[in-house]
Amino acid sequence: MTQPQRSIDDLRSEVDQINRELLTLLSRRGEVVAQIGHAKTSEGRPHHYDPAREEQQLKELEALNPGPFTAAAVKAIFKEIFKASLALEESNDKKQLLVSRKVKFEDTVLDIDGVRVGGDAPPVIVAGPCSIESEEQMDTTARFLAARGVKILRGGAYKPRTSPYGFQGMGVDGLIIGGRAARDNGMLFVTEVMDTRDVEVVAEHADILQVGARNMHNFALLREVGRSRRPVLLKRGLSATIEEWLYAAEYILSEGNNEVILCERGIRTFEKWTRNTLDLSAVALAKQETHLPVIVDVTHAAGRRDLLIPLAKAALAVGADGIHVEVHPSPATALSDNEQQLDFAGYERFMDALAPMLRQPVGV
Ligand SMILES: C=C(O[C@@H]1C=C(C(=O)O)C=C[C@H]1O)C(=O)O
Repeated sequence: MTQPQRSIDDLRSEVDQINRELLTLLSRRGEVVAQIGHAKTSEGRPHHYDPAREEQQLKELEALNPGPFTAAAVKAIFKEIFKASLALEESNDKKQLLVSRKVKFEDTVLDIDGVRVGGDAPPVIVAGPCSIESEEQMDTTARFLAARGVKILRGGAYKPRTSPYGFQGMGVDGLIIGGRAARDNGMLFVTEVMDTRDVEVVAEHADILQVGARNMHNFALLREVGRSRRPVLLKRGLSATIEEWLYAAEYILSEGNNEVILCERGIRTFEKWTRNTLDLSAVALAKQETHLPVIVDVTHAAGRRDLLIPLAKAALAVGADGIHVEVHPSPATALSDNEQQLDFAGYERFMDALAPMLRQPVGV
């Protein structure tokens, strides 16, 4: 006896019912996978992706496949499920990042000896020469900048130079000179630390430790500055994605140091007319995704003086919490980066151009 043929509508309502059951099972699977994800995170496993485990499941499913779907079809369907599961694990993990606004909604506002950075604080200016070269150079610069309201003096004592034969910085002597110039003029001193072994001595002389672009992936250094109790200015790596940059900040916060200032300084692209390409979307995104202050280093982003004003205006317009700019009493004779540092007159023109944006609250 042949079965009476069922109507399409009838068959479709059965398919609808099966869909609902599949969805319930998929959701249950998703919840279990999320638990696996949490377990991996708490065990400190660096990766969620486990190809061997996926392969093992595919083999078993192939052996059990009763048809009518081919082995290839079953495989393709489950690969999609694995992909979605992995994305779920990773997004849950991200939600727990200490840098994330999902963990801490309010802006982090640093108060470094009375200098406030981030949140509702007015944009901060970090200025000074690329390298510390002499006592006179630092004193002149600090005096000039302090008289114009700059609260944070920069200057490199350890220089990450492309060539090992380039000027490598004055080291501890430079730290002493920079620290003294800042203190004598009522300023804070920020300088780069490149080596885990130097964190202690740099922290002795500097109020803020800088991790430079070339060291953004130096995880040992990130952990070490995370253990120091000095605020950290973390530059984005030359070719670092926003995610990698934020994970670098996470390294610092995970060691208990919440005082991190993110600094976008341009990324490496195919473009040659600028030294780097200023990534303003990274500034907006970092502000959106994290609660940390974000400043923009216009000097390195541009690599040329004629773009500093428009880039700084654009940075403030997207909500940057400050501007980092290199200023030298005599850029032509500077031992590093002489194409891009501003002289004093140039700095005054720069600040005059930015003044209207600095006076009124920006980004509101
Ligand atoms: C759930 C896990 O994590 C990922 C997702 C898998 C899945 O959805 O089955 C399998 C391996 C991992 O790539 C796991 O490792 O078990």
